[in-house]
Amino acid sequence: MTSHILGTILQRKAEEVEVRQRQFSLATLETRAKVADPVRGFYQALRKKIDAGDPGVIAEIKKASPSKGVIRENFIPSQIARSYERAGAACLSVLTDIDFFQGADSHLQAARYSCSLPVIRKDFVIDPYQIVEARALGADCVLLIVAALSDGQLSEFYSLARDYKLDVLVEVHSYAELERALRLPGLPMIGINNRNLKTFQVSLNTTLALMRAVPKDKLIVTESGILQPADVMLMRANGIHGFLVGEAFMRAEDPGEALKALFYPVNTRPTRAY
Ligand SMILES: O=P(O)(O)OC[C@@H](O)[C@@H](O)c1c[nH]c2ccccc12
Repeated sequence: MTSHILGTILQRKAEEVEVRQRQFSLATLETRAKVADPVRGFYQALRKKIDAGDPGVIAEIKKASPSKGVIRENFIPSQIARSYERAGAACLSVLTDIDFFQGADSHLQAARYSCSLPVIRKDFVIDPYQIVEARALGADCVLLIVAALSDGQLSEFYSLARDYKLDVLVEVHSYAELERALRLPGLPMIGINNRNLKTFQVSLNTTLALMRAVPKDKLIVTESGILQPADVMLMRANGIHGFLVGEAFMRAEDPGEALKALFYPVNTRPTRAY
């Protein structure tokens, strides 16, 4: 029996995918994937920002989460996407899980076609069908959560995504998971989630501990719990320049302004009064 939240989500996801497969056959999605808008280069967009000395920000579009409930009421994915693009985000992350995050495939499409940024489909991939579906929707990258997959699934899904020209963000939360991820051939980037998807506990030390075991040539994305400029500075001081941020932006009236305030804070030291 799986009593933790990840287990609950994965059980429900299996039912959801089964229903979807009855609605649209894999063959239908394969056809749609073939005529989908070409990928925009998710990894390349991050790399470019970072090589220019800027933070590589994956800005997330997320209405709700199982741990926080509804995070944002005024939720218009196209507006949020444009706001992030103007603020200098490298990429977008869009939740498509319906039952636990109040996401939707239409959010991904609205966001992607309102701007020119590459987009990761943020969902719980447990079946190859979802990878073809992601590309058919127009996604540029998919998330693979190591904690949710066997070694066999991980390598099968990874190579299927590559066949579809999708980039892959492989997400880990422990040394054991990291070791499994690093066995994937030619993996260019790795996501370290500071939130434990089994307990919801968040600690930035997860990134700082696990990064030591990541080969230098891999782009590390620190995920979750980045809330204030000090968090960004701590990461950058440790050589981490890839960020996945949701809540800190989603709670702000203007998500793009929140991005600028988090990543490009003006010197807030009080000026001396004469
Ligand atoms: O809202 P935050 O704390 O900034 O976190 C964003 C992102 O890391 C988080 O939404 C996330 C990371 N991995 C996931 C896997 C599934 C769903 C959601 C996630």
